[in-house]
Amino acid sequence: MNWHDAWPAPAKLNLFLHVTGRRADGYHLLQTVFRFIDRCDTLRFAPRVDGAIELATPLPGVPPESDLTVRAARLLQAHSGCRQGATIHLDKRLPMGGGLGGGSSDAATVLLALNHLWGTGLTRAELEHLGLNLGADVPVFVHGRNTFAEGVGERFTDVALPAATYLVLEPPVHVPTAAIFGAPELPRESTPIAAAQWRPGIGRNDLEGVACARFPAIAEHLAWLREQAATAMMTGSGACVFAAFSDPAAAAAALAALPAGFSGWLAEGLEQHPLAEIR
Ligand SMILES: C[C@](O)(CO)[C@H](O)COP(=O)(O)OP(=O)(O)OC[C@H]1O[C@@H](n2ccc(N)nc2=O)[C@H](O)[C@@H]1O
Ligand SMILES: Nc1ncnc2c1ncn2[C@@H]1O[C@H](COP(=O)(O)OP(=O)(O)OP(=O)(O)O)[C@@H](O)[C@H]1O
Repeated sequence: MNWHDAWPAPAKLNLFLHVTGRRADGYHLLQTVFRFIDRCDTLRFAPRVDGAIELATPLPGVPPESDLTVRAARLLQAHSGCRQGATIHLDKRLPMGGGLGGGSSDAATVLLALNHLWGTGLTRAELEHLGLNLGADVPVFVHGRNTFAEGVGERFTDVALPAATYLVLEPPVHVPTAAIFGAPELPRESTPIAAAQWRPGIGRNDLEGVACARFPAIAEHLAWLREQAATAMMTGSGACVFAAFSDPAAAAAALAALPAGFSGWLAEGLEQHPLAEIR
């Protein structure tokens, strides 16, 4: 792909999320299944010979220096010794603090795109490892396959998932992930399951209770969605909630019935990340 091309950064859903323990450094041990969906941020890159990394489209409330796209580009530069730079254009569509992994996906797409465009030649495994420095959710987006993840979300057993249409609701709140994991009342002792045992529909989101108690809008959206589909669940640390439909028409009918003041959209489950084959 060229400098001018649009590079997608898809959202993920956590089809279940169990907290199975806590490490000495405070990070939580999880089991989860990540599924990529066809709703995406989009990035473009322009090369620079001066070595600078510039974000042409800063996000409201996020200083460019702490933006995950800029941090990802700098990390790749530092790790590879690359002297080239880039101006990054980010077309942001995914909500921040939504549990859809938007920032992490942007960072992963920067790693994959610049590794390709700069010709820095890191392997996907090396980029996954590098990505973990930016956030627990970055490695899976580099990995690129729907997968059962363990550890803090960096040990993968890939899974094949059936086609599904998802109705995703965006409660109008930004959830700080650290506050949910830091809640004293968070259940942290789910019994681990074997990756081979997992099927769609198995499991729950252990972060849901804390998120719903602290952000009543999440509880309201989830309650409405559960009336449409009993298996509705929150993704990640929230705020978004989703339900899977095997019949796209049923998903569309549920979206059409959305109460005033709620916002939501449909997305198709992907078989893999759109950049899964890029080198
Ligand atoms: C909830 C998930 O979205 C599930 O996919 C991820 O585990 C969160 O990944 P993320 O947003 O990339 O999170 P990070 O930026 O790495 O971590 C934010 C904060 O959440 C807490 N955190 C995160 C992941 C984890 N396994 N245990 C934690 O306790 C830590 O306090 C950390 O400082
Ligand atoms: N490029 C970026 N896009 C979005 N958020 C960013 C970016 N860079 C830094 N951030 C910061 O990261 C925070 C989390 O954003 P993100 O969109 O990844 O949340 P999330 O969907 O809840 O993620 P997760 O599912 O990993 O918990 C934002 O509130 C913002 O302050």
